[in-house]
Amino acid sequence: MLRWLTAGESHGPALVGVLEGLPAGVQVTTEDIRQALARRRLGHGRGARMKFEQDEVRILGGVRHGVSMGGPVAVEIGNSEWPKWETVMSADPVPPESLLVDAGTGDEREVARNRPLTRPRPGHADLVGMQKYDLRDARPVLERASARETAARVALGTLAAALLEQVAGVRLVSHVVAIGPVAVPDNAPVPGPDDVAALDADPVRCFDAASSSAMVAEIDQCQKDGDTLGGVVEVLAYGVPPGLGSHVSGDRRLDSRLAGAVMGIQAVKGVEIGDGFRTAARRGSAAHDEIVPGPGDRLRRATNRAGGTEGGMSNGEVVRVRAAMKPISTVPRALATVDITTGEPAKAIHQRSDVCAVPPAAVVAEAMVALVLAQALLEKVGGDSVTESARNLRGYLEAIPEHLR
Ligand SMILES: Cc1cc2nc3c(=O)[nH]c(=O)nc-3n(C[C@H](O)[C@H](O)[C@H](O)COP(=O)(O)O)c2cc1C
Ligand SMILES: C=C(O[C@@H]1CC(C(=O)O)=C[C@@H](OP(=O)(O)O)[C@H]1O)C(=O)O
Repeated sequence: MLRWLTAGESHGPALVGVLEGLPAGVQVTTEDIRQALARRRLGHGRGARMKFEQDEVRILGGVRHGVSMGGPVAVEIGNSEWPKWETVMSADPVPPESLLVDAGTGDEREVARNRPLTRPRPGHADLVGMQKYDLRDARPVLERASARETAARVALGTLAAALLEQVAGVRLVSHVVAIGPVAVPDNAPVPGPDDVAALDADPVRCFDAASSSAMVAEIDQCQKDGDTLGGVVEVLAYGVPPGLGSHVSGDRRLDSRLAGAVMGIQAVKGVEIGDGFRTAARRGSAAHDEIVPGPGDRLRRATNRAGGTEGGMSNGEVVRVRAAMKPISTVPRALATVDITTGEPAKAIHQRSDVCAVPPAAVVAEAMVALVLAQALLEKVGGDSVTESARNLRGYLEAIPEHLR
């Protein structure tokens, strides 16, 4: 069973991700993870923090000489900004005077860091987190709610993607299909697995040049207006073998597992598999994917509206998952809130924030899809090494009678 967990706070010394159940023999290096993390930092509309902060990656266990050994893989992503936060986020007790709002440093930023956060942001975890965890300061809530944590998910997703490619030849790509009101036209070309470099080079990770320019303009205008934006991302997984997931129970369905994992990304409020909500408006004759003889006696689908799953199982077509991200909740022209120390109306916390984080959310969604697909693949084929898993997969596929393939 492939399992994963992350730990760490946004302004802590480091994030840590652990992936357990990865077979031996997966080729992966620190540089592969570094590159994936660099892709997560891209995107027009990101805030100042992306420019000055570095991800410092270290594989702490589970990999030797660029090859997984079969044990849990632990990855640390150090935060280069930690020295500034060492007191505020110290794990061990600190002298109370060092946390005074004016600790005598004369540094404005130090004052801001030490001040308790008592004006919760609508749309962030601040208020309900304070209620639930019995806190008078939102700091402990926002530190963990922050999507900084997604760096650890992307690191683990890199390992999952390596497994998928090396065992099954599966390749993933993620792109942005809408930012605010600007959406890629329905008939726009869809990126393939060899288009990743082109997507990385686009300022908003969009495959349609005209839409990309319009999205950049929308973000610029929004920034001028002191506002924020959300959007829609899409992940495509090419080469997924049929039969991952199962129809037999809801929690084993591949579609429900993909939806849960992608919905688990901060600010994602909708997930669609295939044509999802659009399918609901169609008649059956225009909604399903007719089965036709394909090349080399293979059964194929005339279309892929289902997005590569039927009955909660992958059906051999491209797996297609979309996620709707709400606008960033730290709105520069701050929203109304209540200062919980005084009970008086106030403006919500705003020091800095992303205007739009849809492009990095696409990379995070890709990581979550990779983790779920890798987990479902290992459930289907098992194996303690890449060679064993690949052999088992071949055996399974070859055992499907020719007239059913
Ligand atoms: C890649 C990424 C970057 C984000 N950046 C910010 C940000 O700069 N400011 C902010 O308020 N929210 C940001 N968010 C969203 C918050 O993390 C999220 O809204 C918050 O954790 C509350 O969770 P919820 O939106 O799911 O309710 C970002 C989300 C993602 C995925
Ligand atoms: C640091 C990252 O994203 C952060 C996610 C985030 C949030 O509230 O989710 C808020 C911002 O941090 P801050 O409030 O310190 O400016 C983002 O920069 C990252 O993605 O690496």
